[in-house]
Formats: sequence, C-alpha cells, structure tokens
Amino acid sequence: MNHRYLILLIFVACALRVNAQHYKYIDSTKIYGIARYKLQVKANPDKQLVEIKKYIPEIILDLRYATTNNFMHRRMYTRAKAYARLPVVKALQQVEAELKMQGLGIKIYDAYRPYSVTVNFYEMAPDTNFVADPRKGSKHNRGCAIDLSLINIKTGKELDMPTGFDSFSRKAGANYMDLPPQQIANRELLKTIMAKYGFRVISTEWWHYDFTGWEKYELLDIPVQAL
Ligand SMILES: C[C@@H](N)C(=O)N[C@H](C)C(=O)O
Ligand SMILES: [Zn+2]
Repeated sequence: MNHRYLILLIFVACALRVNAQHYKYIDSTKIYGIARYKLQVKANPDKQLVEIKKYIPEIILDLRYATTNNFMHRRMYTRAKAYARLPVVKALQQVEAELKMQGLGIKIYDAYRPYSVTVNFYEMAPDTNFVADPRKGSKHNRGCAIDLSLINIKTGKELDMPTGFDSFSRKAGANYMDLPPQQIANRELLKTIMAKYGFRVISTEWWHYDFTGWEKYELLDIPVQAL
C-alpha cells in the first residue's frame, strides 16, 4: 500500500473516531444517531419515527419533558412533539378509534425519548423501578413506548387514575389494588384496550406501555428537533 494512501486512511479513521459519540453506560455502537437511523429507514420504512399528532389529530399532548413540570424540574426537549415508530402509531390509531366510540380519548405524556435523556433521568433518579437502566436503554429510546392516560372527549379532562404521571410511588403500580374502585376501573380499561392492540403495561407505572416487538428496533439518540 502506498504511503500517501495509508496516511489518508489513518486520517479518515481518526476523523470518524473523533465524530463518534461515546456513551458511559453502554457500547456506543448500540446507540444509533441520525445517519445510521436514516439508512435503516431507507431499508425498512417501518423503522420511521412519525409524528403522532399527524396520524391521530384528536390526540391530546401534555408532553411534560418539553416543560419544567416533570421530576427533573427542567425542559428536557426543546420541541413539544411526540414521535414513535410507524407500527406503534398505527396501533395507537386503533386504540384511539375504539376509545372514541366510548366517548374517550388519549392524552400522551411522552413517547420517543432520546437515549441521552434516559441517561440524564438515571443520573438524577437512579431507581430502575421508575427510570430505565442506561446499560439496557429504555423502550422509549427505541420509539416503542408510550406514556399515556385516558380523557373524556366532552370535558377534555383526564379520567380519575391512581396517581399523577411520574408519581414514583407504590400506588403507581399497574396492579396496585388499595385504591377507590373507579380508579381501578379506569386503569383496567386502559390496560385492556392497550393489550388488545399490542401494548403491555409495565408493573411499576400504570401510564407506561411497551409495544410488542420492541426488540426489533434499535436504541436511538436523535434529538426531537432533528426529526
Ligand atoms: C421516567 C418514566 N416516565 C419512564 O418512562 N420510565 C420507564 C421505566 C423508562 O424510563 O423506560
Ligand atoms: Zn414511560
């Protein structure tokens, strides 16, 4: 190999290393940035992160991490837009259509969340019952988890649920029973309809649902404003 070619090769390799983001808790190759995400979407359009409101215009957004009204007490996103992978949003569309027949709707607290935000959460509140372990990443980072609640379409008000969003308490448990019957009924209604369309609640948070098949979607670290 000629010398000039070798030097050029070393230079390109160094430049790539400098540009590559390093992560503290996980092998950095497991986290996809915008360039690798775009290549994936070209090969498989189902990997697209789509804006939920565009597919479900009636949906109510209460994106707490785009405000200071959250457990971090600071804005974690600079844009108040909710995204998720295309099949996740199509399933949510079906949930919404069925709820509508009962006079109910969906309010979203969070959806796709960049991996770096999960790291920030964990460093502030390292309790993996309530915040994903950054060594594994969150289903939110895969665009496959939704934090949500039910609303009454007529009043626009949230149904009475066991706790508020991100109440990191035992009462927030998806099977906690020491509650008024109406709160249990509302939580169970959400669970039943979400399960019907492929979403599973996690045991510690009644508002957090993972989409079946999340394993097929990589962990992403793309800021919401770059989508
Ligand atoms: C932080 C909370 N809203 C949440 O989403 N927790 C789960 C466990 C997660 O971080 O994936
Ligand atoms: Zn969640």
